[in-house]
Amino acid sequence: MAQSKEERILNFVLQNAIKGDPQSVVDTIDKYCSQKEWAMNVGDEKGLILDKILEETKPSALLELGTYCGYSAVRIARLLKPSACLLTIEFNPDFAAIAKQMIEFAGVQDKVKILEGPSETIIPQLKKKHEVDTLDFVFLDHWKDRYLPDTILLLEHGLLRKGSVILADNVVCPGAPDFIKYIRNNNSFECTNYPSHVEYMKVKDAMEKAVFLG
Ligand SMILES: O=C(NCCCCCn1ccc2cnccc21)c1cc(-c2ccc(F)cc2)cc(O)c1O
Ligand SMILES: [Mg+2]
Repeated sequence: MAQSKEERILNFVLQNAIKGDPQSVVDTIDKYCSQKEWAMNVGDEKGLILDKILEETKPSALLELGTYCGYSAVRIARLLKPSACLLTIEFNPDFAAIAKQMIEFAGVQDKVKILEGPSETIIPQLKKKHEVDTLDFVFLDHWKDRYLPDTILLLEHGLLRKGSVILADNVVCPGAPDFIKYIRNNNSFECTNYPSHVEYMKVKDAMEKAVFLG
């Protein structure tokens, strides 16, 4: 069977990165995807914005929507304190299998749990099935038309608390206009826009941070 792009990315990491070194895994994926095959990782430029917001927030309970190959899960986990936990939801079983291997190679498997399935099914299960109380940090990087409905699901299920941070990738390209309109007009959120570019491209993009005010 011909290899998928995601398998080629994983194999490049297994052959070129340092096992147990999450920074080298992040750098190796960026090298492959900027020089050989583009892929929808948050990337190095937006990754630095993600890093800064994580360092300011110091979260313990995190949720990521859109695992893909595990780039942002490794990038996030490398900055977390030992007791912190990142739950990451992936819809595509093939991508989830790649991400599992990526996360284990990076040595961050003790801080990351991959949940396979659609966010609209898994979010309502987080409290009872996955022992979540409230979330300190949510990274939105899945279907762009699910950013708004899933934010509303998080609110409805009491998963956000005063100070919870939502960070959304791609609010310019591909864009999430309904999410942006809602979140910027909702007085329960304090929003900040971070202009950037689409990963590994010169095309304009941005991330949006929304702090829940309770
Ligand atoms: O589409 C993107 N991501 C989403 C991929 C599918 C997620 C599916 N999924 C995962 C978990 C999950 C849970 N529930 C339901 C569905 C779920 C994306 C695209 C671009 C992009 C593409 C072309 C271009 F020309 C410029 C930019 C750049 C990005 O950074 C992106 O993130
Ligand atoms: Mg993205």
